[in-house]
Amino acid sequence: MTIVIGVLALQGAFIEHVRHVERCIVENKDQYNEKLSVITVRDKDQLAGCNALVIPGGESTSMSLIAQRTGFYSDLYNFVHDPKKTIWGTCAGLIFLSQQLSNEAKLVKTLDLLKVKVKRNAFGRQAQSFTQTYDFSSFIPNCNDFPATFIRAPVIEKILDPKEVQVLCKLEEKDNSGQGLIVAAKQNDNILVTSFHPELAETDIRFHDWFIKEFVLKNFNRYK
Ligand SMILES: NC(=O)CC[C@H](N)C(=O)O
Repeated sequence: MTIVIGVLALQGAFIEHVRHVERCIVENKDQYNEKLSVITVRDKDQLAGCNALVIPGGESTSMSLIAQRTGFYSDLYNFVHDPKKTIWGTCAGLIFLSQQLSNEAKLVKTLDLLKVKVKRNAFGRQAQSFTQTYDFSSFIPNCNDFPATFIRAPVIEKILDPKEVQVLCKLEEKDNSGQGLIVAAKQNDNILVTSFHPELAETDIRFHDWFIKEFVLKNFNRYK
């Protein structure tokens, strides 16, 4: 049995995720007990074969519109709401998964899954994009120097259900209400979201490897 990780390929930075997962499969296969593969996903037949789905960065407005116009939205909706499936949204993917948006909300019909309120473009325009090294060792063992790239990134402004959603990373920068900016979180044990782009850390596959071990493989074995 092969566990299939799909990367939603309607729009955006999907190929970088595919390459990172491919590298994990080649370089770390001895550490995974199950066989893994990765595919791009554009329609419901491809989605039906997946155990996990990565929703990449890009433009959440376009992603949502394409999903609706192609009739794929309801298949995506059902997939992400199935607790047997593992989900990871990066940047636009985080926006597309969220229940509430505090700005430009009318432009995106979200998948209404993640129990948070999100602010789009929270760091400003494209020109304010940046890469910075962060210490993620509180949730990824020994990962204290990960290069995280933020491109017109959203932040989580509010956790709507603290029983289900756990903050993984809060920046020191504060928002208007004096709270640290939340840029990574998980909901239950099968949904991960990040404001930033671990797939753009060129040769660094630690984040993807952790996603596979902590989320994809554990969730698969939970329902086996
Ligand atoms: N890099 C990204 O995914 C940017 C997200 C984009 N600002 C949006 O609102 O969808």
